[in-house]
Amino acid sequence: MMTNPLRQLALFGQSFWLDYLSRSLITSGELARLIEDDGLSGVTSNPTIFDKAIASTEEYDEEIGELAARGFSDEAIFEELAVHDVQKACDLLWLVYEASQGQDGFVSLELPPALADDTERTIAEARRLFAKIDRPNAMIKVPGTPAGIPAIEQLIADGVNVNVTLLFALDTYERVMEAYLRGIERRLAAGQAVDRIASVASFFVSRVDTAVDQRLDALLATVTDAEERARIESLKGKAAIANAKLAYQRFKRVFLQGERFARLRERGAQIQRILWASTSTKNPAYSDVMYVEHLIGPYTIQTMAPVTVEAYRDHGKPRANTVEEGLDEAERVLAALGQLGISYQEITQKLQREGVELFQASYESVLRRIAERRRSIITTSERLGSELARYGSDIERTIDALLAANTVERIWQRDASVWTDDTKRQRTISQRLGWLSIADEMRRHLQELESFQQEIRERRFTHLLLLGMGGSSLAPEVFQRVFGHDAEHPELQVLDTTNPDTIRRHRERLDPTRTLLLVSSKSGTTLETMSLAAYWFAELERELGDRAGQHLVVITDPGTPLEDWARSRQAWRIFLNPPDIGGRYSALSFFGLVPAAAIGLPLAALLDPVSAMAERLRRSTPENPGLWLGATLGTLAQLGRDKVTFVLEPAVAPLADWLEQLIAESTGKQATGLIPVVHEPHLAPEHYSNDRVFVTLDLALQPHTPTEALLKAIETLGHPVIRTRFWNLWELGAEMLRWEFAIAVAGKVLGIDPFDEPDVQASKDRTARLLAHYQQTGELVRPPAAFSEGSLSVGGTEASDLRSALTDLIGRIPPAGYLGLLAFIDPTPDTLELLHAIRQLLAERLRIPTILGIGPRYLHSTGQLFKGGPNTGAFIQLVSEPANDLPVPGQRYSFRTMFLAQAYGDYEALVSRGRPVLQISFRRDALEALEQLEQALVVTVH
Ligand SMILES: O=P(O)(O)OC[C@H]1O[C@](O)(CO)[C@@H](O)[C@@H]1O
Ligand SMILES: O=C[C@H](O)[C@H](O)COP(=O)(O)O
Repeated sequence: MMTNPLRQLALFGQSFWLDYLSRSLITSGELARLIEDDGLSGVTSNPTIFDKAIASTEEYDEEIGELAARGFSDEAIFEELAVHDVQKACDLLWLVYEASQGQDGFVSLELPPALADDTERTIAEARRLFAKIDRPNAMIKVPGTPAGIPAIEQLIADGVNVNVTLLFALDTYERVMEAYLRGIERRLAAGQAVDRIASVASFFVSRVDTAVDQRLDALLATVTDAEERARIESLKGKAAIANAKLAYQRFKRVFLQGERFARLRERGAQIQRILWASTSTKNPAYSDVMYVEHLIGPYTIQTMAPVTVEAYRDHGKPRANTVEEGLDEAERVLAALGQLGISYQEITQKLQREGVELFQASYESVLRRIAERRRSIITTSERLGSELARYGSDIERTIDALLAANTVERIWQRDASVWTDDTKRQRTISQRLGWLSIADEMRRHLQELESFQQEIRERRFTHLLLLGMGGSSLAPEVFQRVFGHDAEHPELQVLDTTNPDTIRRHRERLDPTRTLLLVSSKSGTTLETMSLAAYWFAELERELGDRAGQHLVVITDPGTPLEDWARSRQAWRIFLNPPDIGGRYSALSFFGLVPAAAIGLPLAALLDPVSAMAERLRRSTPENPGLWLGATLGTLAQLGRDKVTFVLEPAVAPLADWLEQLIAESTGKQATGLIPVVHEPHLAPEHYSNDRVFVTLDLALQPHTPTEALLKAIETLGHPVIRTRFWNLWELGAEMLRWEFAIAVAGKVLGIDPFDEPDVQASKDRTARLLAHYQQTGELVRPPAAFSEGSLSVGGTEASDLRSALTDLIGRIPPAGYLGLLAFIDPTPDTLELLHAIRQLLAERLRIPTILGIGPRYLHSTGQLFKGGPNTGAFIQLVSEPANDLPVPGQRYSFRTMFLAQAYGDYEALVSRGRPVLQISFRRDALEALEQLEQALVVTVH
């Protein structure tokens, strides 16, 4: 015999639904269990239910974080979460739906309550949500308000399953049934099927008692006559059930006895069942199962809150057809209330209005909850899992001091006194803070950039050749590498060298008729960029003649020589960047976004998380993710952990090149600074020195096990590890802004100006002198060589053989020092592989941090740090003489001469700063020379 009272309800024609839904109900298996064991055959939800669900579990956090990162609004996040749960519940109830041939097994989702007075939007939103849920056993809850009722008719006619909610009054219910019938009739008239259109009418029960009892209590307070009091008392807790029973009679008249529906039924129409909602007992003085008990009958549904489910399973006593018992009594109760002056119409109308308001309040509460979660998830994910070893309290002290000095507000107010007291320098710095609000500024250009993107697509370029150094090319290169090549758009190639071998290789690979040339330079004077621009434009002209300008795009500041150059060449597009942004802070300005548009990136997807980040960076609290990061890096550097070592998984590794410039060029000055260590081969965990802090970016949705394993070991050994969790790659732009802010803060902590690059000029000046001398005399002055050995010619040493020269140099590396391998070379896969092998050897054997710079590219990245930063570096400069040469149009020197002059200029600059530098020039083939060097190191470095 069946003993579960919940299951027995089905025997009496009643379906048992659950008035609750949450992610954990699904993931814990509880919903499946209710279906299996208790015969549950449907689910209803409402905004209050979701509010509770989201408040009570962390299970939504991952999805909230991911959606927020993708730029979803709070409303949109709510919709995604709710739709997801409804879909899963629909899937769990699918067998019930199928077994009942589409009569049962439904899951309801309520429309936003704010639509309750708007018929058109109710129709549009219900259609959209129904399509989005995309399950035949979903129902959309539409309130039975004056504006809702016409929408119901339309939605039924459209084939949307509707659960009519917030029904209290009998006459409203009549109109709802009429709307349903008309909807079905319209479908039939249009020759459409009706057998799978389902609808329920949700009659709210307990709330009627709550409202009526309140009135009765108010009356009791005024009545003294005992008999009259007894009469009033006897009506308490009666109105709701009476009302529901009378509703059932109306239901029967229309659906079970009415001729109109009988005709529709013959053509396949389903009965619009009546659903008892609000069936949990609100007054503890009443039985906790009373609303279920009295309302059992065929074609009804009981949707029960979890407490009522428990209670009814425990002590429910189902009997057949209780809904038809005591009908006279029901009439009498309602009449008696009228006689007492309690207006049925007024109460039911008020209940409906309050119902909408209550759900609206819950809806707003859900949104607030999501907003809070979003903020806290993102804030914590920006440092989730960070392990600061024993440095936590030092970092906190720094943060407190920064906050006490109103650092965050002052940065946003562009108050340059954050960094210096010198008023002249303050004026310069205040012209370097435009990056703070660049996302807003760029949004104003979104249309322009998107139509540029469209035109590029239409012109079917295969390549985008970007000429630009440092901050003018690193971010675009990161975008291309991280997001990959999209076949509909050109592939970006960056040319940031003066090496004629490299330039020639590009020239041979590219077809100028299918290539767009992009020249990027803030100053519009950078030697490499302007020389390359002259060369490439001449190549375009050779192939395209007058049309060459149509293949030229330029990004520069207003009024630069490059702007004039572009105009005189009738460039297709000239983007003039806001001038108050320095190169390494320009990733999210035209310098990053124009190439990003050209390679087909959806700019809004990149910018949306940036705006959300900007909002968090405005907070003057320890949770400010940029403040925290900058204070952490600055404090650790002061405590001897100044080697910022990036251990990044492959998907985000290209970002390191951009970070390297930002960090090195911004902070490496006045004999202090952060030393970025990027793309270093992984070492055995115990080989990392104690001057390191590690930084990683976890891609939350696809963890990279080898990187994770190394970091765990590093952490165990007590090194600080800064972790940031990325929900998806579209957070890249936001992360760039966070690092810019962090580095501005770190600059403050270290007491330097993070916006200038005073020592870059030192090598530029020396190179210019070497080139001027060359132009006058035809001779390029080389630093003297001490000796030659095999393929190598070595300078900068007193030694007379390679092993002693290397041993001397290594002996000059100061404690907590690092080694820079500065290679003026053509970076082919083969040369790079050997350079990495050499780097690995040095790092493993010397157990010190290593940096690899390719010249002249590094001059615009780490070059500042090598000359201006802490005097802890030792350098091996490798100079591979190019095999080829190319003329620089308009100059008396060639690219080869310029390339060598840059190498020599930087060598001289490093030496003049007292840095230990060994210069090794390759006399023959670069690979042969690198192999010789590697072998010498193998026997020298132990
Ligand atoms: O955009 P520009 O003016 O060509 O400068 C390129 C790069 O050169 C530097 O000014 C100095 O190396 C960098 O800061 C900058 O990113
Ligand atoms: O789906 C049904 C209703 O939203 C629900 O039953 C309301 O119940 P309450 O009156 O207990 O809030």
